[in-house]
Amino acid sequence: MHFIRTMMRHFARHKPLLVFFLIGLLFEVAYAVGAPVSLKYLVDEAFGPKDVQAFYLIFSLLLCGGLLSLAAGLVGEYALNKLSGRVVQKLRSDLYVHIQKQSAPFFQRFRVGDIVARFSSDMASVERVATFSLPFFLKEALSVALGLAMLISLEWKLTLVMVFGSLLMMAGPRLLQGRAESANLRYKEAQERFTNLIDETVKGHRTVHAYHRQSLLLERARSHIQSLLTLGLKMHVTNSLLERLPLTVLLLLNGAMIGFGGYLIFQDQLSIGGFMAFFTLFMSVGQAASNLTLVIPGLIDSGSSFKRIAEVLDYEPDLREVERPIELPPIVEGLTMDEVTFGYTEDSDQLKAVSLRIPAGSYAAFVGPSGSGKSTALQLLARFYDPRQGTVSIDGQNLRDVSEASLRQRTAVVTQESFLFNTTIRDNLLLGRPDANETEIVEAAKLAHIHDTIAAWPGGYDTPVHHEGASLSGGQRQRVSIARALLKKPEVLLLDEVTSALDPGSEAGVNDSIRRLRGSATVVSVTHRLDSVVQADLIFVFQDGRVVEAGTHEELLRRGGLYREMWNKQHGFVLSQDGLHVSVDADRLAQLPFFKGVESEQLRELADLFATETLQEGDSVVREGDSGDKFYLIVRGKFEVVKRGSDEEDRRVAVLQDGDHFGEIALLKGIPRTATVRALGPAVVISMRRDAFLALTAKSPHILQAVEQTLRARL
Ligand SMILES: Nc1ncnc2c1ncn2[C@@H]1O[C@H](COP(=O)(O)OP(=O)(O)OP(=O)(O)O)[C@@H](O)[C@H]1O
Repeated sequence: MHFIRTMMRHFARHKPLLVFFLIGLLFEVAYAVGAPVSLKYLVDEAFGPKDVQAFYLIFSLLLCGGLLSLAAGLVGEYALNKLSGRVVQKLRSDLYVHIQKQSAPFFQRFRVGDIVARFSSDMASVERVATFSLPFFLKEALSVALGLAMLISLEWKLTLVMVFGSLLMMAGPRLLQGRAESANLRYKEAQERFTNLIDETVKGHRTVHAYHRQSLLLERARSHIQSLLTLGLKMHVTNSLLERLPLTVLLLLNGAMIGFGGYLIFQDQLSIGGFMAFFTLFMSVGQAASNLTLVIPGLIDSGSSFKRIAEVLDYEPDLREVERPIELPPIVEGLTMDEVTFGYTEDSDQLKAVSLRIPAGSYAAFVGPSGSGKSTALQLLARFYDPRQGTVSIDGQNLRDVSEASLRQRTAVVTQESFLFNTTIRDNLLLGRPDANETEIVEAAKLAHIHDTIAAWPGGYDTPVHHEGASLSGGQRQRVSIARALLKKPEVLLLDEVTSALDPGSEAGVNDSIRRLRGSATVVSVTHRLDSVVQADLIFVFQDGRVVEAGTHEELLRRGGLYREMWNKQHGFVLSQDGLHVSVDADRLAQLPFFKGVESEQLRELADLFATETLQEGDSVVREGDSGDKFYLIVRGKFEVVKRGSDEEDRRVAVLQDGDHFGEIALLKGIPRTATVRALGPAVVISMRRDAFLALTAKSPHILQAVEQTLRARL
């Protein structure tokens, strides 16, 4: 058992405690083995010849030895408790530190449930081994070894018979051991799968209710619970067989010993005292051997726990610091990506030979269609990943050579996740700068347009956050995350779609605050909303993992490429102040391929048919299988398009954003929708009903003809 050796290595790191424990153990075992042997002398030398002197001597030796063994046992026990406590403490902190060193790929491989199980049930099992099973195993193994030596000295022929029997006793557990190991492992994996389901059920309860998918989850939970029952039963049955088998063999052995021992006495080859000593000692050696097999299932169980902990500890961090990292000095030149190629997996590249330069103090934006690699590029600038080829550098220093502490000190990242800790709003804000004072906190919160909201809560900045921020709205979470980054006063601020959940008013305010950082900080902002990048110093346009255009807003518009196309798609809408009503220009409708050739007058009439719809995260605009009766144009927000697979799981097939449209076929036919379109955050769309469209086209049939022609060509 490899893990016992590993555990012993951990024990060996605390030598003085280990020595005390081993001495205590040795005394205890020596006395336990020696006491039965004294019977031989008591019966043959004292009771038989009625020699009182000999009796007193043996009795006093037994009494002193007993007291000594008691004291040694207490000292050993104390040393053991300290020793195992330290070993488990070290293992726990090693595991925690190791997990902290990991980056995104690790957290993609090990889910929350997997990691939590390693700290809870697996660690508890290792703790049991360190404090109980392993010392017990050592004690019983030593008792068997010393006892056997003593039995041989008493009567070697009888001992041979007993050893042969004992081997039989070990054969059963050995045969069952492999099965028990795999039964334990399979039960643990089933527990882990169930924990992951519970985690998903709790975190995704809103989405589950929104889609009324409780029955699907219940079905999955039932199947997990059923396999826990089946696998649990298999594990317990195998373990109890493993425990019972040796006791049965022990009974048979006793019979053999009395028979053969009696024969040796009648042949005058063994004294009565010798037989009594042998019998008693054999019982205690047998008990120790049986205890050994009893403790084995526990050791096997913790062996698999140990393996699972080792699996995490053996996972080499993907991002490692070089031996002598450079401390990043204040940034003066800027950020550079040079021929950067990167893929999340070996077989695909999400960034292909990307080169860009962002001067210090400038405000840069990454824009482009969904999935084009903007967020990936930002994550490489933040060194959440290292490139496969090429370099990412700050002021000419390759990020691979820079110390993580100095990089994090000079930069701040606001990701799409907006994770908040379950503590107060104030503590969440102070995360990046624990020494900030009240004025600075309020200033940052004002810049992020969240101060008034926080101040209106009864607890103000001391309001507790629950469920990792789920007690706040998406927009509030985003603004707290922005304030947290601004409070840090970073030299480089990396922002990933940080205003996606904000209402138009807050979005404009936050964008204004961010723009004002220009000069004092380098800002890189990933966004799909082009209105927010008009004033950027540099805009990089991503498409299919490459930077296809770069320049200022005016330069890119003049160029007439992808940026221009995206800009045109996002414009031509007028949103009312409250964000609840949208009107669309005839010119914007003219850009839709199926309205090509329709005259301006009629486009204006078509524009009047649109109604505004607002949606929240998780709302579905259309559902797969429902009959389609509306065409949609996205004014603000992101949507995922999902299709249900044969396994009843939803698969994302596309992401749509500002300016995209869908469902145009519904203008002509009421055929079922082929996919579900679901909002990924707050969104505004405008929709046109088929009956209204057909009523209008009844008056102007050529509109219908134009639309029919274009859509037929596409089908
Ligand atoms: N952790 C990941 N593991 C595997 N693939 C990923 C991961 N994150 C993103 N991708 C894939 O990488 C590609 C680029 O994604 P990225 O998020 O960088 O695009 P984006 O332009 O920021 O899109 P969006 O605006 O939708 O966020 C996409 O195909 C995406 O599916």
